[in-house]
Amino acid sequence: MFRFLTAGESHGPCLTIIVEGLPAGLTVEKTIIDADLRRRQGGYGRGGRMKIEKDEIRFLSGVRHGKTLGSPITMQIENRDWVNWEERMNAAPVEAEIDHVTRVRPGHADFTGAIKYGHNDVRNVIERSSSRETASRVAVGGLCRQFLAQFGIAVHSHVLSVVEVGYETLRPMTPDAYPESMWDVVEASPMRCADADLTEKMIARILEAKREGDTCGGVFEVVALGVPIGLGSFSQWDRRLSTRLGTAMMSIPSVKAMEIGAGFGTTRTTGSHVHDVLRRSEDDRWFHLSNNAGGIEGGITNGEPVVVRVGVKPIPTLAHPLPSVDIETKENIDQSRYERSDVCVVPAAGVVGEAMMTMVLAEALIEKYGGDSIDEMMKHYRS
Ligand SMILES: Cc1cc2nc3c(=O)[nH]c(=O)nc-3n(C[C@H](O)[C@H](O)[C@H](O)COP(=O)(O)O)c2cc1C
Ligand SMILES: C=C(O[C@@H]1CC(C(=O)O)=C[C@@H](OP(=O)(O)O)[C@H]1O)C(=O)O
Repeated sequence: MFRFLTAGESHGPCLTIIVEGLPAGLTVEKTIIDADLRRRQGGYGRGGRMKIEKDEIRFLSGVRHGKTLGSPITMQIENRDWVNWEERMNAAPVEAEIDHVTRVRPGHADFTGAIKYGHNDVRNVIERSSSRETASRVAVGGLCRQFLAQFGIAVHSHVLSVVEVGYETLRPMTPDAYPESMWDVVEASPMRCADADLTEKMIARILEAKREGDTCGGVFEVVALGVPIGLGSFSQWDRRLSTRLGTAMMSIPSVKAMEIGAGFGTTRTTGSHVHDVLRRSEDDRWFHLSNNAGGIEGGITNGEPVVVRVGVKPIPTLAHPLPSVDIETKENIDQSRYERSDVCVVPAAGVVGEAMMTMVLAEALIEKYGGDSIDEMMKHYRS
């Protein structure tokens, strides 16, 4: 069974990640994981924190001489900002109360978290609800990416829209819609967008929002190429790959919507325009004439690219804050709290989406091809 746990506060000393269930003998490179962590830190619209952090992992267990042992893998990511928070985040009891946060921000976990856990200082909520945690997921994704590469699977993301700029619903999603050269353009774009014109428009839109003390959301797409036929199952609700991708993507903070393939687009036309016609090629391969299903039929991969589009809401912390309530005084207030914040994280959320996709596919591969070592798994896969 593949599983992972993450721990750590946003301004605590570090993030800790434990991953279990990857086979033994898999070659893993720290540099590949660190490159993913760097990609998550980027994108136009990020705030001051990303100038402080320089995320990289340290292996604490489960890897020896560049190969997995089959035992739990522990990774650690340092929070460089910790030195500025050491006193406020210290685990030891404090004499005097410090930095009490009580003006909850609409759209963040401040209100629900404070009521649920009975905290009178919202700082106790912010620390773990912060999307700093998504760095841990990207570290797991960096491991899974290297595992998937053994099976010829590659996972990418790109940004389709920011607020009202961009987004076509019925886009082609067959393998030729994703040429290798596209990903070089995406990686070079500050918006992780494949269209240079759109990149500029998105940046202008974010700047406009920033000037108004406002924030932006948008849509990113995650694509897995080279996925074999047969991952997932229709036999139980929770074994459908669509279910598992839904859970994975919707677990990303600020994600409010997800489509598989043409998604909502399929509801606005008729069956003859939606369903992907199956064909057999002259070199004896299965292929479909279109990919509106996003590579999944009956909860099982059908050999086409697995494609999901994911909707990210605008960042909750506004420089021009919305009205709210002070949970200590119970008074209605004109402005909730502002603290250092990102303005738009759609490109970064896309990198987190990639990580979630790699984990779902890794788990499904382990399930289907089983084995305690990578050699054993490859034997099952080849047969
Ligand atoms: C990579 C990333 C960075 C984020 N940065 C911020 C931020 O700087 N300020 C903020 O208010 N929200 C930020 N968010 C969004 C909040 O974490 C999220 O809205 C909050 O945890 C509440 O969860 P919910 O939106 O799913 O309800 C970020 C989200 C992601 C994915
Ligand atoms: C730290 C990260 O994102 C943070 C997510 C976040 C939030 O509220 O979710 C709020 C901000 O935290 P801070 O107040 O420390 O600047 C972001 O910087 C990160 O992505 O690594």
